[in-house]
Amino acid sequence: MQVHKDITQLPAFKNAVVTTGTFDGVHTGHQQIIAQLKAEADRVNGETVIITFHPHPRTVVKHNPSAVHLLNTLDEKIWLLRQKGIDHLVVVPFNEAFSNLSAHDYIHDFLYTRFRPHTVIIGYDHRFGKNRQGDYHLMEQKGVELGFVVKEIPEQVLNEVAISSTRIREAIAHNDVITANYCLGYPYFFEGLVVEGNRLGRTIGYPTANLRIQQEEKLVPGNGVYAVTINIAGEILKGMMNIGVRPTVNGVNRTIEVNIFDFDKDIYGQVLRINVHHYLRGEQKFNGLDALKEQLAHDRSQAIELLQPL
Ligand SMILES: Cc1cc2nc3c(=O)[nH]c(=O)nc-3n(C[C@H](O)[C@H](O)[C@H](O)COP(=O)(O)O)c2cc1C
Ligand SMILES: Nc1ncnc2c1ncn2[C@@H]1O[C@H](COP(=O)(O)OP(=O)(O)O)[C@@H](O)[C@H]1O
Repeated sequence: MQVHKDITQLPAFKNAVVTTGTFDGVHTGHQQIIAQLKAEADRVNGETVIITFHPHPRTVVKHNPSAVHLLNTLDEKIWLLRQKGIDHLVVVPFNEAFSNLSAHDYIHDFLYTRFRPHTVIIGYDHRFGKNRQGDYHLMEQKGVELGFVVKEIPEQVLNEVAISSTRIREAIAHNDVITANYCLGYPYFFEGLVVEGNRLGRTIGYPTANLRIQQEEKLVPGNGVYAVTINIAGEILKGMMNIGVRPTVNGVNRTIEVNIFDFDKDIYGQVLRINVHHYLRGEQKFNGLDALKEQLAHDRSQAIELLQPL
């Protein structure tokens, strides 16, 4: 997959079959759109092109970036779409100027001039251009004039996309990993840099890598204890994670920490990818470190049991 971040430097696409969208999560609903895109491209011997906007339009339109938490960072989205075998991903900076393009200019100066599409695939209720003036009918009419085919994404697929994105975000925030992963079609994941904690973990026999998520827009799972797998230096290991304030040690700040099973290496400064597989329990205040340690032994067995099939 080729990634294009400069829209003035696009190649000449071969029979481009184009769709646009934010594709946050690249979840099972998006996967149906991707299947339609690929089927169409196969039929006309063309290339698949996904146009996505970054930063997310909601962060530009709402003027409140901190309120928007997304399932994927741009790099994660690129990685996920690459797995799906898309030919070209075009990342368009959704800035003020872009959001002010009229519907006509959006079609003519952007879509047509830059992509020379063979086919444009859009939702029947898709809106585009300044004040969302453009609709499916305008796109169809312009397609006839300019010489491209317009195809509709079925209503049922679009509904699924909308329902899934909202459901997945809520599920992640509320510990419902089963629903989230089912809708995503893969385990929810995030990346974190291993930073220093207060070095208590190793004293109770459970060293925990403290993770700092470096993208503030990334949605962090709700507080609690989880069974996870960890991608580290090309390997996938099993472990358990706690997200919370650690009431037992009178913690204040929210931390994310992971204990990796059967592992003993200094990994400060490394970036780990955490795949969230199961929710185990809520965070509790224990009566001292011994009680916590006892619980951690239970968590460990439960996580090992649940991660068995992997
Ligand atoms: C799987 C797991 C579950 C945890 N559960 C709790 C908990 O329920 N309550 C709590 O106060 N701390 C919990 N902790 C956090 C521990 O208090 C923390 O690991 C310990 O204080 C060591 O912190 P440090 O490594 O930053 O020094 C948990 C940690 C892990 C890895
Ligand atoms: N099994 C393990 N799981 C997680 N981290 C480990 C493990 N073994 C060694 N480490 C190392 O130990 C560090 C965590 O030790 P800990 O005593 O909890 O200190 P801190 O409070 O700084 O996180 C990790 O950042 C990592 O470098």
